[in-house]
Amino acid sequence: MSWDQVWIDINIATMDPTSTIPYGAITQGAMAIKEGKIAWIGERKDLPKFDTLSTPIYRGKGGWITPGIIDAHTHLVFAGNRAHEFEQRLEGMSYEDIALAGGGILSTVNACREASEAELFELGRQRLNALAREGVTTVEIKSGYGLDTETELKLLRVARALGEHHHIDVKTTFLGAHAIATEYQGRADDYIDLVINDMLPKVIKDNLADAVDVFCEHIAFNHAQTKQVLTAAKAAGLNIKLHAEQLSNLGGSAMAAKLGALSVDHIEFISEESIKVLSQYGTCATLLPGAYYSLRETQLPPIALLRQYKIPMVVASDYNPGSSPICSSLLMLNMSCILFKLTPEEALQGMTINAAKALGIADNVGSLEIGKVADFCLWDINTPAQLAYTYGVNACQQVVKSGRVIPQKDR
Ligand SMILES: N=CN[C@@H](CCC(=O)O)C(=O)O
Ligand SMILES: [Zn+2]
Repeated sequence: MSWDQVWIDINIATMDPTSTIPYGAITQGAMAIKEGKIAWIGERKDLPKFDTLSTPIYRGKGGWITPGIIDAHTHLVFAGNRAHEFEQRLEGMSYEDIALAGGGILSTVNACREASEAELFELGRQRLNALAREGVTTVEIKSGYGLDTETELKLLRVARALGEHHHIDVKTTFLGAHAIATEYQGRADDYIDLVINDMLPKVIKDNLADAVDVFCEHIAFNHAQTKQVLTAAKAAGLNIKLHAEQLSNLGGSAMAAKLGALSVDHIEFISEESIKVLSQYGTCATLLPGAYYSLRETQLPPIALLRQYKIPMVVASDYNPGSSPICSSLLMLNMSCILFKLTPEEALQGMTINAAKALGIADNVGSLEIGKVADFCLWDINTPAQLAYTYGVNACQQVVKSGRVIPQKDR
C-alpha cells in the first residue's frame, strides 16, 4: 500500500452514523491518509502492509482520534464588546429590554460600521486561533452586524478572507435580516426590501455567502418577512437556515423546514407540531447552550421530543458579543450535557457529523470514513465522554486538516 501517512497506537471515535457501536468507536485502531483523504480505517491488527520506510508514521500514544470539531453557528466577525450590557443584565435588564432600547445587536452594528476590514480580520483571526486550539477544523460565520449593504458585504468579505488565510475552513452565512437597522426603525418591510433587492444580489454576485439566515422573532422579523427572505435566497440557489423560536414561538421553524432549511437554530420555544415538520423535511435542530446560559434563559429546548422524532441535534457556540460571548466550542460540549442533558455522545455528534449536516457538507467531513476529507484531532483522553465531561485542561494534542498536521504555532 502506498499512503502519505499512517496513524497507529490510537483509538478512534469515527462518529460514523451507520455504526451501531457508541461513537462508532474502533479501539486499538489505525488510519491511513492519502491525498488529504482517509484511505483506510480499522483495527490495527487488520492494517494492510505498507512501506514503513517511506511512509510517515504518527503514534497516538493510546489517545483518541475524533473528527475535527465543527462549530456550525457563530457570529465571530465583530468589533467592540458589550460588557456594559452584561452589567445591565446583571442589574436586571432583559436581553429584549436592551434591544428595544437601541442596544444589543445595534450597538455592535455601530462598532462594525466603524471598523476597517483589516481590524475585523485581525479580530476574527485571533478568535479562529482560539477555536483551532480546541480542535475546530470548520466554522460557520454569519454577517448581520452591518445592516447596510456596504457593511454586510464587508463582514462577509472578512469571513471569506479568514477562510482563505486560516487553516480552519469557513462557511459563510448572510444574515442581513438580523435586526432592523436604525435608519429603518418602524419600516421593517422597507428594510426587508433592501435585504432582498439590494444586499442579496450583491452578496450573490461576489459569491460571498454559502447560506442565508434570518432572525425570526418578535424583536426582529415576523413570519411573513422571514419567509420572503428565505424564499428569495432559496430561489437564488443558496442554502437557508433560521434563528427561530428563541424567545417566543412564531412558527418560523416549520416554515423554514418546508422551504428546505438545513437547520433551525435556538428553538427553545418550538412546538411538537413544528418538530414533526422538521422530521418530515430532514431539518437539523441547532442547540445553542452558550446563549441559554448567558441569557439565563429558563425555557429548555425540547430535547426529549427532538430525540423522539429523531431530529439530528447540532451543538454550536453561537459565539457573539451579546447573547453568547464565549469563544469556546469545547465548552459547548460540556454545557449541552449539563444544561440540556444531552449524552456526551449526542454532544459530540452535535459538533461533528450533525454539524456537518447543518452546513450541507456531511458528504465530505463530520465523520471518519474512507473517502472523507482527513480532518481530525488527537486527544489525550481515555474515553470520548471525557471531551464533554471536563473543561479547562486542553487535551487536544494534534489537529490535522485535509491530511496536513497543523503546526502548534499555527493554532
Ligand atoms: N438571536 C440573534 N442573534 C444572536 C445574538 C446576537 C447578539 O446579541 O449580538 C444569537 O444567535 O443569539
Ligand atoms: Zn446566532
